[in-house]
Amino acid sequence: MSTRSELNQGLVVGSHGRHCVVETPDGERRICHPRGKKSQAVVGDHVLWLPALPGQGDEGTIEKVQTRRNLFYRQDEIRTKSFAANLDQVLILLAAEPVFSESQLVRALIAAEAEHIKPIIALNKSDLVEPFARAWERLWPYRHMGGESNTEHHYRVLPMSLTESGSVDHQALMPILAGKTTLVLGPSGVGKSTLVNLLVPGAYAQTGEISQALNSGKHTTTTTTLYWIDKERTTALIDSPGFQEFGLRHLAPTDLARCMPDIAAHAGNCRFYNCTHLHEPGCGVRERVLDAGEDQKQADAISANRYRIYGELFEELSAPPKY
Ligand SMILES: Nc1nc2c(ncn2[C@@H]2O[C@H](COP(=O)(O)OP(=O)(O)OP(=O)(O)O)[C@@H](O)[C@H]2O)c(=O)[nH]1
Ligand SMILES: [Zn+2]
Repeated sequence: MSTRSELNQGLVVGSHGRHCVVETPDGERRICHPRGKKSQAVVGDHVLWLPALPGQGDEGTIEKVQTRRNLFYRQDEIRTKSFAANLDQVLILLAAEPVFSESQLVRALIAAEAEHIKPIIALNKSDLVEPFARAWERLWPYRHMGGESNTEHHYRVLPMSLTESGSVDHQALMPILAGKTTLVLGPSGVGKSTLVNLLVPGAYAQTGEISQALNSGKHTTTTTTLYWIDKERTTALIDSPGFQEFGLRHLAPTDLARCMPDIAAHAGNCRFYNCTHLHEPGCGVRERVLDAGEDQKQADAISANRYRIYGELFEELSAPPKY
């Protein structure tokens, strides 16, 4: 038994509003509260925590959040929402239906790039043949970005049909996920729960008890949870709600180009070192932007849609805050 004065190591595996679920190195999970603003932890954080004083229940306190390798978050006009910390990769799950927003996809990719977290894209519901074909086409620039050969591609884009060919998808995903911590992101209805259940059978039942304890009597808070895929606890999947309203307020407009690999590839060819790629003469980026009417299937060029979204984001991040 540890005494009150002993700081324990732990990994945050659940976040329910301000409460956290902390897992000890031997796999035991317990609810902890942050001691103050500074010890506000997110899923994936390594923390030092203290157990409750004898007779004061079994909820602990988080005393210190260890230095993070990265923090994946979004920020809008009003608030910052941290998804998770210390990630190896983000799996962005999209589907043939509902039709995805390319702007939301770009935002999620930029947020990941900004924190040096590797993004992977998966397009689900390949059994819905026609809408899938359309969505797969829309992803052409993402499937080919960085070069013509498979080994040069900047992003990995995986087709799946989680309800129809789950075991095939499972096999395709495991080597990509093994030994890593992956955050799964996706808009509602794409099959995120189906994916989590496929990789972590009984995932939702497993956490039911602790979530119920946290949410009983209170309004239900949105939760983020880390699941171990393997018994050895080396491969983790983090399920987090919220893909909408993906604000990038924490970035400067001039950060955008380096977080968009197809634009970054040409930014070195601009006449001005501080070129915004919006209107300057001698801009190496604008030279490579495809017209909307042109064939968009050119791996070393910049698609009309991506450049339009770049411009919209640049404007959004340049506007003074409204609040
Ligand atoms: N046709 C088809 N439907 C699928 C596939 N994968 C999931 N679905 C269906 O899509 C719907 C949404 O799946 P969920 O796994 O609940 O999706 P989710 O992303 O967790 O959705 P939310 O709970 O709204 O966040 C369900 O009706 C699934 O059966 C697929 O590969 N093909
Ligand atoms: Zn330029």
